[in-house]
Amino acid sequence: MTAILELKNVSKNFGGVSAVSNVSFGLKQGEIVGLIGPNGAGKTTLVNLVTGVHSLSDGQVIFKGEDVGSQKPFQAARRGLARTFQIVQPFPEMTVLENVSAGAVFGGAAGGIAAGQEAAQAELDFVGLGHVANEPASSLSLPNRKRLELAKSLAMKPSVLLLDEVNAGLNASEIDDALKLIEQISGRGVTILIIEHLMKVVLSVSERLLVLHHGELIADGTPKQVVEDQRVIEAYLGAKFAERYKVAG
Ligand SMILES: Nc1ncnc2c1ncn2[C@@H]1O[C@H](COP(=O)(O)OP(=O)(O)OP(=O)(O)O)[C@@H](O)[C@H]1O
Repeated sequence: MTAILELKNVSKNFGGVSAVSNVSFGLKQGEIVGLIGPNGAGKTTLVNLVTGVHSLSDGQVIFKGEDVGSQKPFQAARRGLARTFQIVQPFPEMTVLENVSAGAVFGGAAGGIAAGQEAAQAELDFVGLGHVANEPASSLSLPNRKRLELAKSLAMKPSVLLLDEVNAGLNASEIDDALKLIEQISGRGVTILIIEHLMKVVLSVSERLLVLHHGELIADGTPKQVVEDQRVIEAYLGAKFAERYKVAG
């Protein structure tokens, strides 16, 4: 099957720092793929490159057959390439509904603000925030701010969703709830790339794992292949961890 999103030899340098180096991979329609690697490996930079936040130093990003390497963030959103941010920063004075409506409009909701509000309400209901739609965003707890962030990107009607540490700072039961939502989003046919530090979590949802280390893609395979990969064990997992999380099948 052809990839819905494909990166070809993508690189990004910040001055002398090579944040992403010659990375190539494709995401197939409907896949859930985990993106892992140590702090500073280049994961967030990669998401920024795919969504037009950073310009490419080299390489190509192909989305639905189109070269989108020079797009701006709003164009990415309008094409159906949405992302969440690692640090969740809603507009604090605006209501929860207004925050998500802004996402819908940014994503190009046909019919402007009214249609945006309708889409926003539907996504708020979906993530379980329908009852606080008219509260100021500043009143939300961290787990609910994460849900708001998710609703905002869903209101853009994405076909590919890039999730940057949506579970960071959540407790075990909040993570379970977030994972259920991710599975439901995948059930809509959305292709998902999830950046996640908790291996237990990433292994529970991912069909495939990508591993970045010093900006380079050092592994791309099934969770079992990746967990047993010697380079990944040395760069990220550590031997004890790899043994503990060896996955069956
Ligand atoms: N705007 C920037 N200017 C300069 N250097 C940057 C910029 N953004 C990222 N970097 C550098 O690029 C490298 C990759 O950073 P990045 O944030 O993508 O890693 P990460 O894998 O997402 O890390 P973490 O898991 O800690 O979030 C790091 O060395 C970082 O300092």
